[in-house]
Amino acid sequence: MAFWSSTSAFTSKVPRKILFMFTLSLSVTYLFYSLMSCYNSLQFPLQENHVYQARVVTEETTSVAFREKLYSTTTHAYIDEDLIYKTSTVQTVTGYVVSTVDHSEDAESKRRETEWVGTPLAHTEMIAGGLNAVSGREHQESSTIDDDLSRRVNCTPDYGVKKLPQAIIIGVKKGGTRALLEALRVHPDVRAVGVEPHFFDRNYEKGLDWYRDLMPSTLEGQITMEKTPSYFVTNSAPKRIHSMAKDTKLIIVVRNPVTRAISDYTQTLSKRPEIPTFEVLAFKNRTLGLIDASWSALRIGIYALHLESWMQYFPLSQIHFVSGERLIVDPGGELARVQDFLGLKRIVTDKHFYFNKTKGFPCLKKPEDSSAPRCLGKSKGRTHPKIDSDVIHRLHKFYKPFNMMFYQMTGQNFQWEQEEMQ
Ligand SMILES: Nc1ncnc2c1ncn2[C@@H]1O[C@H](COP(=O)(O)OS(=O)(=O)O)[C@@H](OP(=O)(O)O)[C@H]1O
Repeated sequence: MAFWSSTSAFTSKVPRKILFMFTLSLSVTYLFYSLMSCYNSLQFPLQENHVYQARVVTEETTSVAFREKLYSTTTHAYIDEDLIYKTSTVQTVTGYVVSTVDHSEDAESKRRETEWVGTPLAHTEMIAGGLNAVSGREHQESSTIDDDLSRRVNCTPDYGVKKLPQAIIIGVKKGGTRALLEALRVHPDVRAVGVEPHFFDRNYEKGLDWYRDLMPSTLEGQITMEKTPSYFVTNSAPKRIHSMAKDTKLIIVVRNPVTRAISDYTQTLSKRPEIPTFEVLAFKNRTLGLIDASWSALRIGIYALHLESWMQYFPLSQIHFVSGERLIVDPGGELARVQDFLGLKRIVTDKHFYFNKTKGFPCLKKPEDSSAPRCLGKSKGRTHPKIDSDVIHRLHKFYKPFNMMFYQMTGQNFQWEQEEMQ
């Protein structure tokens, strides 16, 4: 009673207008905090790719660690003078995923590698990242994490629908495929899965639903993409991709096969330092100058041979070739051609890149809402071991007829022979 009487005394003393204003301001404050808590999910997909919730996923990741750390709000990514992050666990970095997975290498490459630093991953990509971090883990598990995330991270589910990719970077391994994909992801109409799904070579039996589920959701007008460089040398891949969708656009990043082979070897060497030298592996019989073309590092570079199988299923107009060399010296130019091929507006231009002297490669400039420029990780742009010049020369000779055939098939001269003359 006392309460009611004091309340009515209070209301009678305070003008109604003030009471109304007070109630209104309380409601507005409440509304503001509700909206803030949904902020993560509301951002997507209104801004560029790099505004999604982010995770740092690396090789030490375990399912448990993934779950535990997924919701951490502490930033533990390190940045060195070169502005290149070094990471070691799964961490949440506001607005960015600091690494993605690259499974282009065979057994040893199941390890996770730090890729573009500060690269954003969409919701599904994080799931795939977490999933792939734990070898042998089935997709079922990723779905669990997915649901969990939807509940705990997003106030609303992911926007758009998951679609099978309309464009795939099918190769070549060590050509510059990661650099290309990450640059394309800057485009607001490109949504790509950060991990290499290896669907058409290793996971085909899992079915198209599994594959589609790995993809990020897209809105109308957005293109879904993925990259798995080993598709290019997988015999069954052309037929399989064709049977998924015969209008799939294919992108192949090619690089001088000799440098590509050395890059491939350098990657293996970094994981297995005990392997024989490049010179030993390159020859069946060095005295006779007999090249071992069955060595995968060399076989991958016989582009004409592999391209032939693709051309049995896809017209050339559906295949776009990117020069790995030009992608480094003129990323804007190469990106312009790729965007044209994909039917996209030329949004990713020179303005998005700067040359990082320490890295020795172009890096993506920092987006407006971040403090981090984005260079690829340490596994991209490794220092190659010095290879005997006569071996290099012998390899150039070996590749020359195949390169000529490749230029003829594609109608483009990639000028790898010029490099030999320099
Ligand atoms: N911007 C930028 N930053 C770093 N590295 C760049 C870039 N553009 C192209 N490259 C070259 O990409 C090579 C790795 O190729 P991939 O990404 O196709 O490798 S992988 O197949 O996915 O492992 C990598 O090969 P290596 O130099 O031999 O490490 C680079 O030369």
